[in-house]
Amino acid sequence: QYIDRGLSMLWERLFRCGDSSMEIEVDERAAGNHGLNELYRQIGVYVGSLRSALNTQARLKVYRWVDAAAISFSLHDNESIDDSFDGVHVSWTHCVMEKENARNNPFCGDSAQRSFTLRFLKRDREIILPAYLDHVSKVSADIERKSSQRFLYTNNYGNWEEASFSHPSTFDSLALDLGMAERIKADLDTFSNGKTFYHRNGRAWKRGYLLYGPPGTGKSSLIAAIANYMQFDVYDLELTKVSDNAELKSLLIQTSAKSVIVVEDIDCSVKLSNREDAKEGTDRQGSSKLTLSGLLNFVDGLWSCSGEERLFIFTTNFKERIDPALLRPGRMDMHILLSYCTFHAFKKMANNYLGIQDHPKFLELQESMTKSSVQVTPAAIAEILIRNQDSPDMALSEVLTAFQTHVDIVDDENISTKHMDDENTPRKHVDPTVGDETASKVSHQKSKRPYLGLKMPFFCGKSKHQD
Ligand SMILES: Nc1ncnc2c1ncn2[C@@H]1O[C@H](COP(=O)(O)OP(=O)(O)OP(=O)(O)O)[C@@H](O)[C@H]1O
Ligand SMILES: [Mg+2]
Repeated sequence: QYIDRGLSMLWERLFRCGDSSMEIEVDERAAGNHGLNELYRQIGVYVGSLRSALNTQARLKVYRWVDAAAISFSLHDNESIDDSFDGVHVSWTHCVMEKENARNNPFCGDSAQRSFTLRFLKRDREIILPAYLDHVSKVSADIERKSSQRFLYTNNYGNWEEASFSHPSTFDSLALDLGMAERIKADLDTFSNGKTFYHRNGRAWKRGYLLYGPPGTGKSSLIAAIANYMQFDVYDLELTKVSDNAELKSLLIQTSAKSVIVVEDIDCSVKLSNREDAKEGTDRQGSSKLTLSGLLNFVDGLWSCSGEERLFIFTTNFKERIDPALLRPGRMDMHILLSYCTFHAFKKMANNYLGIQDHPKFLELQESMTKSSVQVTPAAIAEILIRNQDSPDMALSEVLTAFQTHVDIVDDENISTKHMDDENTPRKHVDPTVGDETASKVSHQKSKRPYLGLKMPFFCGKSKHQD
């Protein structure tokens, strides 16, 4: 505390030195009374988020918005708070002055004039203007987005229908291979902070992910986790309900910035004619239709940058069925394989579902998972753990049995042959893939293993998986 106080006194004195310091004033109302100044509002939100205030301020104003989970606070009138950015020290003061004619005039409306004053050393002005103020605006927009309702949109013949989005999936609730969550989050962070980078390089500020792997391995759950991590709205594009390229473009234009545009099961949602056949976007009868080139334009054509900071996520059970044109970097920048449950992923699920970090059965389970000839999806494991959530012993025994038993095995020739094909065919291009290096090795090693899913899904004739 003494050190803090000493530093802030020194800081005060530095500022009083006069010409070494500089002040910027942000009024609540823009000059000429053009309504409220947006920057003033954003600074209020930003300053209220500075946790240092809880330690340094003697007085704070505290409030809670209707339906808000968290308590917010703001500076008391005419008090100051310090902040730092890129190694530069600044201070904010919330200045409130009573208007002279307001005291005795009940018709004067707002009786006070409010502003924020930002003080910093002159030598730092290039960092503050505009980088620090941009930072303040971004942080405040992020805070507001986190506390506001988000939406899930689905297309219905040319229009988006809106529902509230409240999927509980997060990177913490997902069981992924070692390091995968961190790599995806790091990529998302780089993307989110990349506005200047994308603009400087003349690139549209968007990124594409392809999630691929067997059913029940967490592709849809990962999409929800990504949307929650980014605090983005989700547009779930159902291609079977898009009649032609023009409608696809119109849907794209209606989407907002900071959103995830999802196309699930891209390989089986519609039969897209290849580019050569469909250059004109018309069929033999001359009527317009949805084509691969329409979809490619959707992902990286001129219209795809009509809203900024967007993620395109496509999912498939069969990556090899997708036209390579759609998979190239720039369209699908990262290919993420979600595969069968590894021991690392299992431990995460045991922790999440049963609350256990270790157990005498873990060693045996690890051995079984590595050596067993059976592959189990995270969805199948989740089902066992949920059913036995009150009894970790029973849950683990059942998981062990699942890896040791061949009763419920569905031997999927389709998937095995596809994987074997992959193995025998030399790769034509290098995939920018997450999880491929480790997980595809796993899937190759395991490619002749039988597949144990839940009893009902996937190979029992779910229509979306049939050609
Ligand atoms: N990696 C995972 N970690 C935690 N839970 C998982 C994981 N994968 C699947 N699950 C569980 O299984 C259920 C089904 O998963 P999800 O719908 O994400 O699979 P999917 O890969 O999208 O399947 P499909 O290819 O059939 O669409 C989820 O609700 C979740 O509870
Ligand atoms: Mg899915």
